This record gives sequence, structure tokens and C-alpha cells, in this order.
Amino acid sequence: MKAGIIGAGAWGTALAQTLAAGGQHVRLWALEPEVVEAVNNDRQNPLYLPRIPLSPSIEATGDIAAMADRDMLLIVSPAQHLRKVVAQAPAGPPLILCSKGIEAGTGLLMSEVAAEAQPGSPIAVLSGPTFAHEVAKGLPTAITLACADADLAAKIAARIARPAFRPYLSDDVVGAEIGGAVKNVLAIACGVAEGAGLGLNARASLISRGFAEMTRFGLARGARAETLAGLSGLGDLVLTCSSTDSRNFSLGKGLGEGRAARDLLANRRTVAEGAFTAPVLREAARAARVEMPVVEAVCALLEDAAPLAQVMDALLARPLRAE
Ligand SMILES: NC(=O)C1=CN([C@@H]2O[C@H](COP(=O)(O)OP(=O)(O)OC[C@H]3O[C@@H](n4cnc5c(N)ncnc54)[C@H](O)[C@@H]3O)[C@@H](O)[C@H]2O)C=CC1
Ligand SMILES: O=C(CO)COP(=O)(O)O
Repeated sequence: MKAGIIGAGAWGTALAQTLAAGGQHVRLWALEPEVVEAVNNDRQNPLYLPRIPLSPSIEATGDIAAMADRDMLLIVSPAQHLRKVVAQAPAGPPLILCSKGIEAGTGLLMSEVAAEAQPGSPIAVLSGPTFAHEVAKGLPTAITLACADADLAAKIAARIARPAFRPYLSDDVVGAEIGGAVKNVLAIACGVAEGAGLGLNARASLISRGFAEMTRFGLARGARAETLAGLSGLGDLVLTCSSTDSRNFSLGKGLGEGRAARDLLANRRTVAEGAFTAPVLREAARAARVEMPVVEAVCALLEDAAPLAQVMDALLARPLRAE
């Protein structure tokens, strides 16, 4: 098995650790030379996945051309860097996209961006409720592997499945991507509820009504309802909306505590994808005439366009309607 992983943040490193279980060789491309050095010399990634001893079967590299002999590439960069990273990756092997977001400027999903950046490479999407630090520790995890080509999906699944890492197959690539992108924005909303002390009823309502928004938007973009109700949609939504282990939830918590988005986002090393996805999603939803009031509220808070009390009042004062 010759797996290559492009992107050595928390998730890329955790995936490398998972695939390396059992002594399989995994090559991991990192942007930062200090990450390459720490993985190869100290068996650690203190920058992005601290306190997890890494397998000796992981070989880090700073040279993306070293991925040329790999027969599958997992792309794990932040969504806004995916186009550039995929364009640099060697052409040919299937690309398994693990980033969650929508590209700013184009409104494209990651599979659409990858298809433009590297036409002809087979594409799959791996997405679900998967906190990196838990996966890296070998805790039980299930995840959606979506690919239009069922034979390729089955081959990839067999290669990445591990006793505690269980992929479920789907042919709904768009559905898997929309779930992962939208849930990050909704997690910010749930974090706001936590930070502002709005209570658990509010959080449950945001999860349910947020899921309604995800479903409306997903169906408008051609996703299937059962995909949105699966691991990559509802499953990831529930995970990310429930814990400060989520960077998106934590960002929202800071907003709910009254801190400014620009301060919370300044100089951060780790990525809170929802902050980038929110305005793109709002634009796409408006263009498709899909109502997404929770997403609109998150955008207003991120843009400091209105105080929290006013944003809450606007949400609660919407006309009463059928569920
Ligand atoms: N952390 C997690 O638990 C999970 C993350 N994901 C997704 O994986 C993707 C990557 O997230 P993480 O690994 O958590 O990142 P991270 O927040 O741990 O690390 C940031 C990453 O961004 C990279 N980066 C920074 N500037 C860059 C540039 N100019 N060009 C290319 N790369 C650059 C860094 O090298 C590093 O790999 C995101 O889309 C995220 O939503 C998906 C599932 C779980
Ligand atoms: O996508 C994730 C879990 O599935 C990680 O969530 P955060 O990016 O909010 O930390």
C-alpha cells in the first residue's frame, strides 16, 4: 500500500497515524519544515496534533513531488488552499478529499475545485464525525466515503478501513461535501449559544433548525436527503455542535462571550473553516433562493454587523411557520 497524505495539520496527521497502523508505510507532506523535522525525528507533530506519539511508519516530506509514487492521495489542506495544493500534487492517483468547506470567490465544492485543478484524476470524498485527536488515539470512528465510481469506492474503503476506523460507502459526493461544509457554520452558531449562556434548549433548536437549513440547501444542490441525515451530515453536525474540541464551536463560544471575530481569528494557526464558509454559503443560498436564517445570523456576528441581542431577536421574531 502506498498512501500519500497532503497536509499535516491535525486531520492529515491523524489520518497518517490511522493508515500507518499495522506498520504500513505512509508518506505525509507538510508545508512547515518544522513539522517535517518533528515527525521524522521526534515522532510528533507538536504544532497541530500535540501529545500523540506517532507511528515510525509515517515518513514526512516537504517535497510534494515525492508523492509521485503514491497510488492514492488524501488531500487534507484547509479548503481555501485546496486548489493550489491539488494543482501541485502529482497527477494520476485517485484524490481523496478530506477538507470541509466551499471555495471563496467561486462558490465551488471541493470536488469541483479538484476537478478543475487536476482534470481527469478520480475523486472521492471522506467526511464524517471525526475529531482528529480521537482518531489518532484509535478511538472508534465511522465516516462516509463518497465516490461516483462504486468499484473505486470499494477499493479505497478496503485500503483505509481499520478495526476502529469504519468507512461507509456512498455515491453522493455532493451530499457528503455539503454536510461537512455547512455543519461548520452551524457549529459556530451552537458555540455562540454556549458562550452567551442561552441554554441547551437553544442548542438543540439550532441543531434541528440548522439541519433543516442544511437539508434545504443540499437538496437544492442535488444532494440526497439520506446522505445529509448520515455520518457526513447530521452525524458531524451533532459532534461539532456539542464540544469545545471543535474549533468552529470554540470560535462561536468566543463570539457569544462578546469577543470580536477579528480578534478571535487574528494570528491563529489552526483553521476554523466555518468562518470562511459562512459568507460563501450565504451567497450561494441567496442565489438559490434557499432560506438559511441561522447561517445569516452567523455571518452577521462574524462581520460584527449587529450585536448578539439584535441577531437573536431577529431569529426569534421570524414569522411562525410549519416545521
Ligand atoms: N481537525 C479535525 O478534527 C478535522 C479536520 N477536518 C478538515 O481538514 C482540513 C484541514 O484541517 P486540519 O488538519 O484540522 O488543519 P489544522 O488547523 O490542524 O492545521 C492548519 C493546516 O493548514 C495548513 N496551511 C496553512 N497555511 C497554508 C497554505 N498557505 N497552504 C497550504 N496549507 C496551509 C497547515 O500546513 C496545516 O496543515 C479542514 O478542511 C478541516 O475542516 C476534517 C475532519 C476532522
Ligand atoms: O470536522 C471536524 C470533526 O468532524 C472538526 O471540527 P472543527 O474543525 O470544528 O474542529
